[in-house]
Amino acid sequence: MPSRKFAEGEVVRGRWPGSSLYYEVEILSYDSKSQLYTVKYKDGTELELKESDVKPLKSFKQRKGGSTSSSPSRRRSSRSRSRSRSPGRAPKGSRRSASASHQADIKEKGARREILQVKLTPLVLKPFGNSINVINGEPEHMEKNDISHKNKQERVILSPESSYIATQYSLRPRREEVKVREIESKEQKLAPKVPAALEPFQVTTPQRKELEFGGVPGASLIMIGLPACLFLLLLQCRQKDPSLLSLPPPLPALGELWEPRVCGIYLLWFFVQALFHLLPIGKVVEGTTLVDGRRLKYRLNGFYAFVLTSAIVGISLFWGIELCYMYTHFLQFALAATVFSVILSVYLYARSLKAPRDELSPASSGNAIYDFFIGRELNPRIGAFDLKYFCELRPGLIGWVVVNLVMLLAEMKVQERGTPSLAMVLVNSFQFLYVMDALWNEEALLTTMDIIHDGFGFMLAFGDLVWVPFTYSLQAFYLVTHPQDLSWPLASVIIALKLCGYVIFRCANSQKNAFRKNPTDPKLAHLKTIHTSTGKSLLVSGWWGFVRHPNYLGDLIMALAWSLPCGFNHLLPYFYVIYFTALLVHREARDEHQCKRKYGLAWEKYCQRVPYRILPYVY
Ligand SMILES: NC(=O)C1=CN([C@@H]2O[C@H](COP(=O)(O)OP(=O)(O)OC[C@H]3O[C@@H](n4cnc5c(N)ncnc54)[C@H](OP(=O)(O)O)[C@@H]3O)[C@@H](O)[C@H]2O)C=CC1
Ligand SMILES: CC(C)CCC[C@@H](C)[C@H]1CC=C2C3=C(CC[C@@]21C)[C@@]1(C)CC[C@H](O)C(C)(C)[C@@H]1CC3
Repeated sequence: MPSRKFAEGEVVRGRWPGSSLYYEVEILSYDSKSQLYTVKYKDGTELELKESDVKPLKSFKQRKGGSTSSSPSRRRSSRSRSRSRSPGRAPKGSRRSASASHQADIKEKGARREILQVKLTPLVLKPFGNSINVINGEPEHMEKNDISHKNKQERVILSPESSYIATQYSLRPRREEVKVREIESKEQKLAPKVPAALEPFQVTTPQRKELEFGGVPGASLIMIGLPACLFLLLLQCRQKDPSLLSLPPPLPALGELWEPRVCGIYLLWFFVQALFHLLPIGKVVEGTTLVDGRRLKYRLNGFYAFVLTSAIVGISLFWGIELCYMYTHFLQFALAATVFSVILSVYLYARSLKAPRDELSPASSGNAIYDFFIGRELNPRIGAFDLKYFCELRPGLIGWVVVNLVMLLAEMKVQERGTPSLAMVLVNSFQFLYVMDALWNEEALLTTMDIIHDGFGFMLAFGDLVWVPFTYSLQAFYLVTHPQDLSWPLASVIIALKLCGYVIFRCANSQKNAFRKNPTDPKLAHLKTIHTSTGKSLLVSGWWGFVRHPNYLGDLIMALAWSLPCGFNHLLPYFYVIYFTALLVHREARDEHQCKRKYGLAWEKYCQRVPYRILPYVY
């Protein structure tokens, strides 16, 4: 039998069950049979912990600026309520124990949440509900302590989503905002006071989580449908008559599609981009606050990676390397990238099974298929290398520009032209501008839904590594074999449309980012806002007073401008506009749903003031 590591009376750090937070505890006793330590937290809470959940004090570095309090309930005053994890002070004499972390490891069938069987007799956890309601200041139903629950085991589920949102948004109000808050508080209904003993718990009653993307059937369909759709589009695009009504040619045999050399080039591309990302150049910034209070660091060097990639492409051209090889083997490249994204998704899912609960995505569900699709782990990292962040901007987005360039060269070769067509130049320049904008404003990615909400699974792995470079470049691919004679007047109208879309997209995104960075920025002083009880405000004038998603409107206008140079003979080059409209309408609904939960009444007020979502008077 292994010997015990800690002695009675020793002061150590004990993990709070179901979380990755450690608090100062005193060892009370050790049960050699169950190999559990009974420990006492500073606020009097007694729990039973496994040895692996107990660490010597010296193994902890004090976090810079973090709480030094060793009791979760004491931290309450200095940190947001939602971050505390201890049950708080119990009435004197009421002994509490818990089958703590070994119970927390039990995985409920089909449920991703770790279930914590807590024998916390005086606590009534059920009515507490979702913490978001509490921070919203909305009226909420709350029962009082139910004495009849005494001595019964309460089965509680720590909802990662509730704690995630609460942590993200329970910011302390700025001084300037306090005034506004006082005025607004008259309008807001007061939330009933939560009994002190319940306050630190962020728990919800077991509830069925609504799944996005049509749940398991929807996710399964998307996972089969997207690769099928990709190959259909690419095959159709090479047809002389790419009409959607005509049948696509049969898919070449697998032996023809699977090209080891192409796979090698693809892997080389991916790892060279990874290497560029690892270079110690570029600013390091912190992402949004995570459930456990941490803020991950990200190196912003996408633009440098692009410059280095351009240098490599330039040298390759100079040496006469045949870049058109990619055009002639486009399907093979698409297959290599697809296989790679599937392998990556399997790896991501497998590693997520070992990830601590706090590191799971609030979008994940506990269902293996759904989680494989949406991603189980929020920020999978190998050391400091953030896989999701890297894939979102680098191999796919920079790859898209390279694919477009290859198509431009292929057009000149196939159509025996000395210069590329005007249509091809427009498509290339428009999309180049879009990618440059993304890399230049790289930091803005850190607040997107993909980074803070969705996990890293098949959806983003395939989306980033395959969907973006191989379908977003469809217009350029189409133009190689379907030449368009674009007149200058029409080209001018298209350029004006693109610029108009870009101005809306960039100004809307920049306005929101600037406001989120510094709500008291004097440059934004003219804008009207609605205060929300999370401490954050919502813009209700300027771009965000025009429609609720002006950035999506700008993006959609740009999408149309990317397709127009391809003429009006076929629908195929308009695939991007159609797909993107569907994606953004769905994305808008997802975001709306999350905002309603975050901001409650304030969001409803915003919707009243700004009734249209994307397109004024239409949608
Ligand atoms: N090309 C492509 O394939 C894709 C492009 N995109 C583009 O990416 C960009 C980012 O999109 P996305 O991450 O979906 O979302 P947004 O940039 O639109 O961000 C939505 C968030 O903004 C905040 N917000 C909403 N309304 C207001 C307001 N009135 N005042 C202040 N803050 C507000 C809320 O977050 P909070 O309050 O928490 O700050 C909300 O959750 C967009 O420009 C989009 O077009 C997106 C998907 C695919
Ligand atoms: C089709 C699937 C079901 C979903 C796949 C979606 C992905 C292709 C997109 C999800 C969000 C994206 C973003 C961009 C590219 C497409 C994906 C990955 C983005 C990097 C494009 C450039 C923009 O400026 C941006 C704001 C940085 C975008 C962020 C979101």
